[in-house]
Amino acid sequence: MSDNNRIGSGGTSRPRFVLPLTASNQNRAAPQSASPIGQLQTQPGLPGLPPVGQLKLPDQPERQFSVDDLEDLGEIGRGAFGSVNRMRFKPTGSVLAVKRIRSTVDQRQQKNMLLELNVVVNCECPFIARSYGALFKEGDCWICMELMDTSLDKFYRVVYHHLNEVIPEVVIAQVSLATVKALNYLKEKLGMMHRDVKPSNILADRSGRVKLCDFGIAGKLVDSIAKTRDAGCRPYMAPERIDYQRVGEGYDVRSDVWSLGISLYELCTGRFPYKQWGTMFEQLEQVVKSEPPRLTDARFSEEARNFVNLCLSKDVKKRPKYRQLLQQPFLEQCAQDSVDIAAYFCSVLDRSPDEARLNELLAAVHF
Ligand SMILES: Nc1ncnc2c1ncn2[C@@H]1O[C@H](COP(=O)(O)OP(=O)(O)OP(=O)(O)O)[C@@H](O)[C@H]1O
Repeated sequence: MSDNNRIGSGGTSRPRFVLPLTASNQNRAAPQSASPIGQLQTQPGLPGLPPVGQLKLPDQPERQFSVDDLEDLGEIGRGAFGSVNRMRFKPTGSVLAVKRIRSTVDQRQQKNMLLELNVVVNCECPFIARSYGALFKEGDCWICMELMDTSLDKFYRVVYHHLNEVIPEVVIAQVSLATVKALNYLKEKLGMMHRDVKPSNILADRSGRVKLCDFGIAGKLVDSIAKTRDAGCRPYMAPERIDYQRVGEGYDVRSDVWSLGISLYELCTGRFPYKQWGTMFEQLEQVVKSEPPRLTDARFSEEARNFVNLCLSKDVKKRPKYRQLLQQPFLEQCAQDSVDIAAYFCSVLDRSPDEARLNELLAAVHF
């Protein structure tokens, strides 16, 4: 199978795993990358806005910024469409996550995206990673956001494939509740769907916070790139979004609920529910034509299994929207539980292996 066809490879040989920050490495500046733009190709010919943007950090006045205000502290991760680096904002010393995406949008679209970003910058939901601002430079979009300690794709691989443990159900319940609340906020308050719910877009930190990221401007840019090239399979996509015979019918937030179900299945079992597919046709065969995945693992309660399996209802009419999900016993119960997930996250992050071993693990685990 060629790299271009491999799910989630993004057609690159990018390392799929980066060391989550631990007590021992979180204060240590990572080595500077050779070039501030990493391996991204810039597109100098693309007409763009002046390379400055507006940045609104917590408890700070909004100010103009350029890439010269950012000091690169090293790469955190790399996706199919760009990379995410830790960067210090020199004027205040604040350390941020900066996502850089190759952008093919023109000046008018860039302006619209930056305007839309203002809505997200002002969003106050505790379950959504804060966006601070963005700018376009030489065809790349730089999005500044809140820095978290890990994402759940990395986290579950460490738990299941390095520590040989299982993520406790109470932790999965808290992650589910935070993600459903974030998705509900996006829909109710901002009138948005996420469109790319997956473990790598659910972030966590040592203080036990769980936050959804990567929607709005990042999602729009990724969609615009995906339209211009074969972006490969999108493994978390709901059947109704993949089935070319139904594309005219449209889709709604329940497609995000399906992606949440796939993500939770992965967090419960440590593996992706479908066997590896190499082509869009194989994906269509499995996701659209076969029975949906079912969580049957007896290590999880009936409430947990029912919740995941409800999200994975193939018939979109039987799949609940957020209000109904929030009333499921699995989430209602966990809203009342007090669980120290901070201590659990710390204990896993402290036992994470080094980057080389993590990359090895990641390559070995089917997506
Ligand atoms: N705000 C953040 N704080 C800490 N780590 C982050 C943050 N945002 C992203 N990351 C890390 O950077 C990695 C790369 O993110 P990116 O969004 O580029 O790609 P992805 O979600 O892994 O994959 P894809 O490009 O296929 O969507 C993520 O897997 C995550 O581990």
